[in-house]
Amino acid sequence: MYAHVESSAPRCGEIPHLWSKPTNQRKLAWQVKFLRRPYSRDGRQHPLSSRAPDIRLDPTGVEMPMNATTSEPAQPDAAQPDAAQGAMAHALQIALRGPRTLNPQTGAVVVSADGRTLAEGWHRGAGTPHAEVDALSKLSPGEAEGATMVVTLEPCNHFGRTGPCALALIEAGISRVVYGAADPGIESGSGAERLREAGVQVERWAVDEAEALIADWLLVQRTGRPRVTVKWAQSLDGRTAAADGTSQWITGDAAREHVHQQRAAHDAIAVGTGTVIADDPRLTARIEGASQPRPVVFGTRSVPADARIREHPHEFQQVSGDLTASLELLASQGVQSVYVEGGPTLASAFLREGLVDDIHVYIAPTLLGGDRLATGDVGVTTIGQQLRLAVSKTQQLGDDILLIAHPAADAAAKKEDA
Ligand SMILES: NC(=O)C1=CN([C@@H]2O[C@H](COP(=O)(O)OP(=O)(O)OC[C@H]3O[C@@H](n4cnc5c(N)ncnc54)[C@H](OP(=O)(O)O)[C@@H]3O)[C@@H](O)[C@H]2O)C=CC1
Ligand SMILES: Nc1c(N[C@@H]2O[C@H](COP(=O)(O)O)[C@@H](O)[C@H]2O)[nH]c(=O)[nH]c1=O
Repeated sequence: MYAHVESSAPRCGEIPHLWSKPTNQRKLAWQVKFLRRPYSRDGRQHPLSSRAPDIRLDPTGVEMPMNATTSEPAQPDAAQPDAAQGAMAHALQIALRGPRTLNPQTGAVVVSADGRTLAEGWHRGAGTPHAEVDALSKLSPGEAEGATMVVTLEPCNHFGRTGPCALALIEAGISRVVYGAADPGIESGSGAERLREAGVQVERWAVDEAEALIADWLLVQRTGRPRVTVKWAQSLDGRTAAADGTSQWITGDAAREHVHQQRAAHDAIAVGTGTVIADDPRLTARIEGASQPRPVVFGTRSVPADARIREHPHEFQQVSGDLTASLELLASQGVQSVYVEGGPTLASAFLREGLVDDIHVYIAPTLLGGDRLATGDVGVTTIGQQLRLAVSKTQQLGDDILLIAHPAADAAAKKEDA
């Protein structure tokens, strides 16, 4: 589970009336296979590949079924196993068949009143039918009447490139909708409300995996830029290169293998021109069958004609100028996450400008001395300005240690106040 996905809703274990029932526990013990990006950003197998989704009923009451007469959250009936639970696990799985671009990956499954799977659908990218409509399109007229639509994301309620899914569901005669993540969009959101107004029973299930699936997309909606992970490999004395500028290699095989997993888990990989010139990196994820991040070079200097980055499976993109504007440009092109593997100049610029979500530092038990420090000007001139970090993970990788940290919440708040 991503460390950044937070919810005020209780975990499933905190709903004893639901979890005390063995049938429900069994039903919720799914294994969801990860289809496209098998690695999560903390370097383990992606959460969807290795564990059952946690399903919690939202206790806010906001998503209560329209016809509910009590303020208790809806509960599956133990005597009548709810096929929607298995359908949610499947919807999460098929959502991953869609691309990670401008739109969120979404999966949908239509379940009949007697628990049969009638159809499934997923979103194939901007301009194509949404998952619910894709699923409905596989049914004959009238077949969806009285059925349940299980979908990983709240059905949309706006006319974008396609019509509102909420309307399509109402017109198809769907009588119950179960969804995972809420749609935060001002225009696209409120589909649940519209469905409820039309008499459809609507349930929001707080499913961690549904939120995790689109966590980067949600961050893009909130900030206008992709998630940024800054990574570097350093000696124990905090250097990222020897005095002459050579740096390959500081860390060992296990750590570098981990880095390749990280590359595969991000949409783009970025370095500055300084690194291109000094290291001539390939910037590929060297794992068989891995998704390859798009290479991006920050800076104005030319990339040498024989640079290895030119052999990358994706053509590299060069950007320069304002970092925020460059990130927004990448977001507008569908990049939801960027792995910054540049040198100290670029890493420091991202840190200084408060554009970093995750910091991955690989620390090797070696000493390099000299002045090639991991960071330069991060905007700190006095101790009161230090960039405090919260550590979310440490991991031994061979002889090296990976430390994952994030700007501490209070540090971010201080920056906003300033
Ligand atoms: N151990 C490790 O993890 C790593 C070590 N290294 C080592 O680091 C050294 C290279 O460091 P460095 O030159 O800092 O490399 P960088 O990758 O940080 O490149 C620096 C360049 O980035 C460009 N740039 C773009 N936007 C900005 C911005 N907003 N602020 C500042 N610079 C920007 C500038 O290019 P321009 O001047 O063209 O405009 C700048 O000169 C080498 O010795 C290499 O081996 C490099 C990567 C990782
Ligand atoms: N020196 C160093 C790293 N350096 C990073 O790896 C890049 C080389 O990538 P590639 O050519 O694709 O293998 C290099 O330009 C720099 O960004 N990484 C690490 O994990 N450990 C190390 O010790």
